[in-house]
Amino acid sequence: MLELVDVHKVYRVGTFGGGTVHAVRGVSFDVRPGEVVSLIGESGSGKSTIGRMVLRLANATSGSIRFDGTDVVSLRHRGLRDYYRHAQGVFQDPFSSYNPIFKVDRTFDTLRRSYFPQVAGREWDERVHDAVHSVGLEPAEVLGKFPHQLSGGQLQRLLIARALLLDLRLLVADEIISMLDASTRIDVLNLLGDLKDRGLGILFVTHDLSLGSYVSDKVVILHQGRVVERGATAAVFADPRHPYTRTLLASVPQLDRRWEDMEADEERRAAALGDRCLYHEQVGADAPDLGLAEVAPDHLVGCFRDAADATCPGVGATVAG
Ligand SMILES: Nc1ncnc2c1ncn2[C@@H]1O[C@H](COP(=O)(O)OP(=O)(O)OP(=O)(O)O)[C@@H](O)[C@H]1O
Repeated sequence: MLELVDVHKVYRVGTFGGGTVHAVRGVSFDVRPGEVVSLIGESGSGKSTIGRMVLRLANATSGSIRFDGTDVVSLRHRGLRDYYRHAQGVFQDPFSSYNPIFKVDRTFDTLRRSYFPQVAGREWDERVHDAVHSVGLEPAEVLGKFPHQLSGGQLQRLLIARALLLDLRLLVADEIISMLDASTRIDVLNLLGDLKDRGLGILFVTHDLSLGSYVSDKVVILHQGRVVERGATAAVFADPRHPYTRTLLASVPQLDRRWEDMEADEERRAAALGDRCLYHEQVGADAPDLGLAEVAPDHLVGCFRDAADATCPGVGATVAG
């Protein structure tokens, strides 16, 4: 359904755009119907930029982003409007998606004006009520209210309800849980599970490894704009291979394990690998270092260098990328 191949994003920064930030480097992955793919990385790793490029809120500098085979980057006017029938985003701060001086219903009204002007008022109201119900909210409790009268979780779910009124197939959910309290988080996560069961593909953007492991079928681990590891969530989390993923995982407390044991495990793994790079070992020292090598079924790793301009430990020289 959604396929990214070798996508790069270079931002121009500084006075007169003289400087550049290479925010996304050679990123490739796909999202299939009924699948949740988590994009995981620390702040500045390029997660949101990828989500924004998928939603055409930012343009890719190079590479291809395809939805059902159609190049999203080349979409214009009507093509883009049609794309948004199928692909929508929900973002971290639900309050910023609403105008505080209008009731929340207005977000539904604007959708009707843009996409369903021919639908009669009564039928539209029924559709809105059904959509609101389907995200676990009671229409009478949320419609007709101002944003400040509702909780972050309710606003987040209303945005998802709005997206569901379209013929939604892909949802980009960018840090949508971060600002919610614990009980609301579970509601929203369960809702994502329901959407997945209905066949939606979900790109779940998060810096939180535990959340990523909880909701997703596949994970893409990003570091400094490049994919360092990706694959089936169970495979990657049970046996992380890239040093960066291992460091990330080692920093997540696990209730059933003592901290010292986890540290000792990680030291053993690091010692066993020594100065090797699993990626270059498999694909040869001359391979471009933005690629990925399959180290187990449905489990791929990238070069083990730890920074964009660093030396690969396995090759012993700085490699292009
Ligand atoms: N509009 C922009 N102009 C210039 N640089 C940008 C722009 N947006 C993002 N960047 C830079 O691109 C890099 C990746 O940013 P991005 O927001 O995609 O990362 P992120 O992983 O989503 O981080 P966070 O979780 O903090 O949002 C960062 O170095 C950031 O400063």
